[in-house]
Amino acid sequence: MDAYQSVGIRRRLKRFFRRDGRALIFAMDHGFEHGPADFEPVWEHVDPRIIMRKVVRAGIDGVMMLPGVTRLAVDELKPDTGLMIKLTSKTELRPKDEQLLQSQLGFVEDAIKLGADAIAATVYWGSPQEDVMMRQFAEIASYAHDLGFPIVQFAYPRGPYINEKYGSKEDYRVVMYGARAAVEIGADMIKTYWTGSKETFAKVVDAAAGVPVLLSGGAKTDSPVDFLKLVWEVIEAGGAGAVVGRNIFQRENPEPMIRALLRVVHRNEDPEEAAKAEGLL
Ligand SMILES: O=C(COP(=O)(O)O)[C@@H](O)[C@H](O)[C@H](O)COP(=O)(O)O
Repeated sequence: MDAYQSVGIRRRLKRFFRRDGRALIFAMDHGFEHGPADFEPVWEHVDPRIIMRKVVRAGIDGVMMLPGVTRLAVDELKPDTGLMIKLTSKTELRPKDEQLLQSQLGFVEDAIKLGADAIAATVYWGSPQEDVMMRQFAEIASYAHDLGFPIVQFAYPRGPYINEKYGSKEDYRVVMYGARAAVEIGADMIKTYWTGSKETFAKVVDAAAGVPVLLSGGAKTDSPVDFLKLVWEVIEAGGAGAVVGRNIFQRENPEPMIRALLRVVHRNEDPEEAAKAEGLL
């Protein structure tokens, strides 16, 4: 028989993933991690209630926030919207060389009190502070797992030696290494960078050995179709979906974009067809 905790982890993961094993998750930790200026393109979205209402209305599978913003926006969620609460971050106000550390900003108990379905934490693999983040992740994961909560790792390779050895943190060998490290430390879901091609992203998915790998959206693309094409490639590569912030909240009208993304993620629709169907082309 399964331990109770395993049942809880499985059940809570289903709040994000549909039967096809894929998910589209809205990310909104930018006010802390990048600063509120990220909302300037559509300033009303700085209010988490306003953007969350739109995102949920468009049919998003799950959302990711930090604890304080969750408190403000949680009433906008539907009962079946997956809620991921992230417990680590850093500001861009820190001295540059200390930005290679994500600090713990909340506790598993707080996330549970807020109604989380999953707990998330970042590890910058390759950072001089990797050791601190590994321990932090292990402690959060161990406690979350004990209580039946899945743990999501934002597995981001980042550090001076990576640049020296591979030239870029998006080199697939580095991203693949980070994803594998996330699996080996016990992550139940992984969010990571695009590697530049379907073929290389497929290797990242392989290295994760069945643990779902989701794209970390990245900066807003010039046209919606460009981003839909990127997510389409992630799905073709065996990725389990995407966690998207700026390509949603920096658009004047995020709802058609979300519906088009859902078509690509869950129906494998051609990106241009999906864009046309939602009036984006
Ligand atoms: O992980 C984050 C930041 O990563 P970064 O340091 O910008 O590479 C988060 O703030 C976001 O949740 C993540 O980037 C997803 O949002 P978008 O990239 O799609 O805006």
